Amino acid sequence: MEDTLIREGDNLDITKERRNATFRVKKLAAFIHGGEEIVRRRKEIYDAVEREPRLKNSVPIEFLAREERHEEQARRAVAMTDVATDIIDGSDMFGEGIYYQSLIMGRDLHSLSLHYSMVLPAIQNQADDEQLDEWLGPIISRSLISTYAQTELGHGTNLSKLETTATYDPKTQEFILHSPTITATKWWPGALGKSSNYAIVMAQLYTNGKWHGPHPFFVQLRDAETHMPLKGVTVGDIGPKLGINGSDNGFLRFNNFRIPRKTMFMKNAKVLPDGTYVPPKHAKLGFGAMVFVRSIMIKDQSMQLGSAITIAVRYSAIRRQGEIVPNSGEVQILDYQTQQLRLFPQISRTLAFLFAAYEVKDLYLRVTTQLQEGNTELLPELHGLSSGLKSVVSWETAQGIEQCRLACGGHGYSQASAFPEIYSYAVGGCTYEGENIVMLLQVARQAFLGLVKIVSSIRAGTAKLSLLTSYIAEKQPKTRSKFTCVENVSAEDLIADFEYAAREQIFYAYDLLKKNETLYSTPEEAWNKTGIELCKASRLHVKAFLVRNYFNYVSKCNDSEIRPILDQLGKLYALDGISGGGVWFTRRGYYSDDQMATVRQGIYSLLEKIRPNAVAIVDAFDFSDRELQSVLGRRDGNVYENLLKWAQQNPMNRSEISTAYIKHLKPMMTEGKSKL
Ligand SMILES: CCCCCCCC/C=C\CCC/C=C/C(=O)SCCNC(=O)CCNC(=O)[C@H](O)C(C)(C)COP(=O)(O)OP(=O)(O)OC[C@H]1O[C@@H](n2cnc3c(N)ncnc32)[C@H](O)[C@@H]1OP(=O)(O)O
Ligand SMILES: Cc1cc2nc3c(=O)[nH]c(=O)nc-3n(C[C@H](O)[C@H](O)[C@H](O)COP(=O)(O)OP(=O)(O)OC[C@H]3O[C@@H](n4cnc5c(N)ncnc54)[C@H](O)[C@@H]3O)c2cc1C
Repeated sequence: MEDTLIREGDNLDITKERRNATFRVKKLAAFIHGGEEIVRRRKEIYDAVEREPRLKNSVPIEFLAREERHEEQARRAVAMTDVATDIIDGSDMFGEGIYYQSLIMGRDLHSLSLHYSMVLPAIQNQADDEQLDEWLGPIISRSLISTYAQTELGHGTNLSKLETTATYDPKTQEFILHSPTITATKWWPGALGKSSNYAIVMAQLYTNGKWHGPHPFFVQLRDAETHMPLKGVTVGDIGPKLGINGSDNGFLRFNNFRIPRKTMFMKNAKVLPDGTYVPPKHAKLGFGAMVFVRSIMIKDQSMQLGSAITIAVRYSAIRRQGEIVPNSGEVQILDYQTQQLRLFPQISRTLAFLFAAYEVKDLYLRVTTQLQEGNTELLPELHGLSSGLKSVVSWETAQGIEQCRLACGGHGYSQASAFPEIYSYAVGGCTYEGENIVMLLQVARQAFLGLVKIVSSIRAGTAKLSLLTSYIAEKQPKTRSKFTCVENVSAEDLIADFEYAAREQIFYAYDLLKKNETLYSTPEEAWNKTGIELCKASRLHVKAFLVRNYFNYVSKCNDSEIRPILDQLGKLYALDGISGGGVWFTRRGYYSDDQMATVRQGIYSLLEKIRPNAVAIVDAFDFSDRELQSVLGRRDGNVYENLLKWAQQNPMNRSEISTAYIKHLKPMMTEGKSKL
């Protein structure tokens, strides 16, 4: 990161904002990203990407039609991976990998997305030694392209009802892959339509007449030379989507397609040559690739919200509209209190999500090490943390991006703002890797909380709780919240408030479930009738985690220049949650009406405090113009002249007269004239 982001020729308003900041951006950037060394590496990676001619992004992606976009993204993906080893440390998918990719690919998926984000980790963690030897080389050398084909037309969430079958034939030592119905067609896998010639296929395993549930297989789909689909395989692209249109998400059908026995991943479950099935140590080890993406996507989502808020804050600093005091000149829209309330909580959220991403990364790495030693103890905790964070973070990220867009008025609606690309990319995260509601129900069902199981054991005094769940066993305070005013409130008090709300809802949902179990004939029906309250419990639990984790992370900062900023943002995050959470905090009079009014006053005072530093804070996220790809969010703040330039490079403006005019409008007008 440069010493200063101020340069000659910059917009005067944005320069003034930077000059008036009370802290050095470099310091905050170092804290946010985990140290000066990481910020220095980011700069090194950025410079290397900028220097590399093959990584030049000359075509503005938003002007391209679908097929052109797919082709351009394939070009970039190949160039990106051609030079990757010279630029990044490939072992760090959570950090350098995400950053490097975002510099080149923007907000899109591409022909190699699934190859790296799901197939590579699945092979590393689920293939036996022999398979690893055979598959890892071609994956890394890119002599094959692969994807992860699990979801079907008829089933995405409910994996136990996938219809694709893999039936073992001991005579030939092969599996027969088959799609027995239309709804068995694989549907959605990224890069399946046209790019991949291999896929991890999830299919129901049958051996010696017995069913063993869904298992992963590594299957060749297309000829290595001609790239034509193999006999028995039907494959294609599913068509344009809300976003990620660089990716050829595809469909796939099998017609009694035979594959060798050793194409089934055999590190965990095994099928022996005679068809004997050897079960895995943990039934869900085969779902590891999903857990990996759920874990890495938290950082990706926080960076999407971070981009959106950087764009919105910078634009709000240069946009002047209306007067606060009559006849004293138009103000920067960032001066409106309402604008600040729309925007500043998104800054806090970005940080809360990013710090949570660091935590889930640590847990993922610990679990991976344990699994290598055959220990599955922490797997449920990781499943719960990654599922819960995935749901809350992707939902609030999507809502936050949309707020940022709306806060930029008309220009926010233009593709020049980048909001449509950011939103349509990020919101996919609410659905892929497990629909959000379903994932919240997983948190409630088992997950790292095992909420429902825990409640009964807590009441029995036998609960074995992890660090993440221990607060649930604490007694609810009889008094009200300790909150008196924003100046005096401590991190511990705010954490206690969120834990109160979560605990209250967890016990409430539990009691309701128990009551429903007496009203309905099966536990499953009772569970369904409690679904809304269970999801609320999971959400509050995750929010309590986010608040606790934010303050824990920030407690490592002793720098008097930036600590006050981090504290203000943390308090804003918590108070905005309390104010918006209303009923969860006022139950049993925990927060009184007066306290709630003081919370709102506290928010207003925080907005005022954050206002002078807002531009510098988003500068500390360290996004380059290359990453933001937004005319509104330019570092230099020179928005208007560049909006005009952007519109002028629009291919529709290449000629003065459009074909639409020639083919349709002109004949209509000519006919109109003849009727006069
Ligand atoms: C390089 C940088 C890139 C950065 C960008 C990153 C993002 C971009 C990357 C990729 C793009 C996106 C690609 C998208 C891919 C996909 O979407 S792949 C398809 C994903 N599909 C799903 O997620 C399906 C969701 N469904 C499920 O996970 C499961 O079916 C289920 C909902 C969990 C239910 O499963 P099931 O019915 O089998 O299980 P239950 O009976 O409910 O539970 C049984 C017990 O098992 C526990 N469980 C479930 N899952 C797991 C798990 N994964 N790990 C550990 N334990 C698990 C569950 O809690 C139950 O436990 P209990 O019995 O003790 O209660
Ligand atoms: C951008 C994108 C990329 C994708 N990439 C891939 C990929 O690479 N590979 C792949 O295999 N798949 C991929 N998918 C598919 C994705 O994983 C599924 O769409 C997702 O898991 C949701 O499943 P579904 O579509 O069957 O939704 P459904 O399960 O049909 O959900 C529809 C609604 O039903 C509700 N619902 C479903 N079950 C329950 C329940 N038990 N309790 C309460 N409510 C329930 C959901 O909450 C939701 O509101 C991708 C999807 C998208 C959008």
